[in-house]
Amino acid sequence: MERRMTQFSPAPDRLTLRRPDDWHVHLRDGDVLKAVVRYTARQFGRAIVMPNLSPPITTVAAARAYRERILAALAESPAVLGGDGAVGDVSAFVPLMTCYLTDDISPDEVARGHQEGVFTAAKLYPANATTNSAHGVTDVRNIYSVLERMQEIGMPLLIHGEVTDADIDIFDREAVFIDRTMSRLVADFPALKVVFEHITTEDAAQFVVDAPETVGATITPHHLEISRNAMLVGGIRPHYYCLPIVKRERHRQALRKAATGGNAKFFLGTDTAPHARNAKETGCGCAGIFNAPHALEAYAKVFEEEDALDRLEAFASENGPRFYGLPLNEGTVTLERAQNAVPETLPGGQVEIVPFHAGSMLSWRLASS
Ligand SMILES: NC(=O)N[C@@H](CC(=O)O)C(=O)O
Ligand SMILES: [Zn+2]
Ligand SMILES: [Zn+2]
Repeated sequence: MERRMTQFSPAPDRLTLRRPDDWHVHLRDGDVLKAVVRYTARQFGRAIVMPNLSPPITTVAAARAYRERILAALAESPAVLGGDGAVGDVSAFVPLMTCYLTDDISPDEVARGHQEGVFTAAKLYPANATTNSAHGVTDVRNIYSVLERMQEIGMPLLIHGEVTDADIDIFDREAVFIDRTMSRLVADFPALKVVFEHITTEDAAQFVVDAPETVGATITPHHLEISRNAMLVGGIRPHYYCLPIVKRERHRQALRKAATGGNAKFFLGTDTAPHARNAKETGCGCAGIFNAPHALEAYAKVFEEEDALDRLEAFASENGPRFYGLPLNEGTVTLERAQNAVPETLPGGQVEIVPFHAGSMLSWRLASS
């Protein structure tokens, strides 16, 4: 059995990491954007910003304009959580934009966006798989010419990996997507960089391990922390409802092994997905967990429980940029061991949003530098 230093040294009280990035965020727009963007910017150097606005980001011009709105919202946003952590770095936050793929999007538009430094990647939502995906792709063969271009120019493809067929049980949608779509896609485009986003099953983790080096995956803090029992036992908890839906405990265990096991194909992507409280606590609630406020603290908790704190930096700050072919960040962030009470709700400008871990106590806190 491999031995690592942490097994023999006392638990640290401070953890300094190269500044991490978040490879999957939903920042939304308007008032919600203004309310949430700073939570991501105070922890992360860069973030891959999902394009599922309404209407979705499908042109270079729309992505440029959205990037401007994100930076303007960040500049105007109030300090959060009693301070900004490494305040100087908040304004250095870089939103990395993505293009929402549709059945008829032009390969030229996608490629031009990448070449002009606007689209870092393109996102494949199977039509109707998740929030704001009605314009998504109905059959992956419809975008094969786009994928060919992306493969040629080295532009990563990000995938929400779930089938949407009505006859497939919601808990099986990711595993069936691997069989029906993912395996074939990876075989047909051997040089295309593919990120299997927010993986939730043992099947997906194993698929990524077995796949060529061109395939990576993001893992969220919530899929590492909760299984479907947490969502459904003792009452239904709408704030734990997200897509892909949380699975059985054995899948959570497999994801924890994948994230903390030192395989560079796995990296940090929170999938922070804010929805107003009244859109979650209702007869037909929205999918999405708002975990940006304490994302790093949540990952640190998991890595510590798995006795793998020494592997947190690679997962959070190195594997992602290396996969994307981007430089590592220069600065650092520090987590300190401290009682960190998570509020029941965070005032989100005019919108009230309930964070992941609401009302509970975390044992790490982002230090103010
Ligand atoms: N993850 C979610 O549950 N929701 C995301 C969409 C997504 O990432 O699938 C959202 O935009 O709300
Ligand atoms: Zn998704
Ligand atoms: Zn998402």
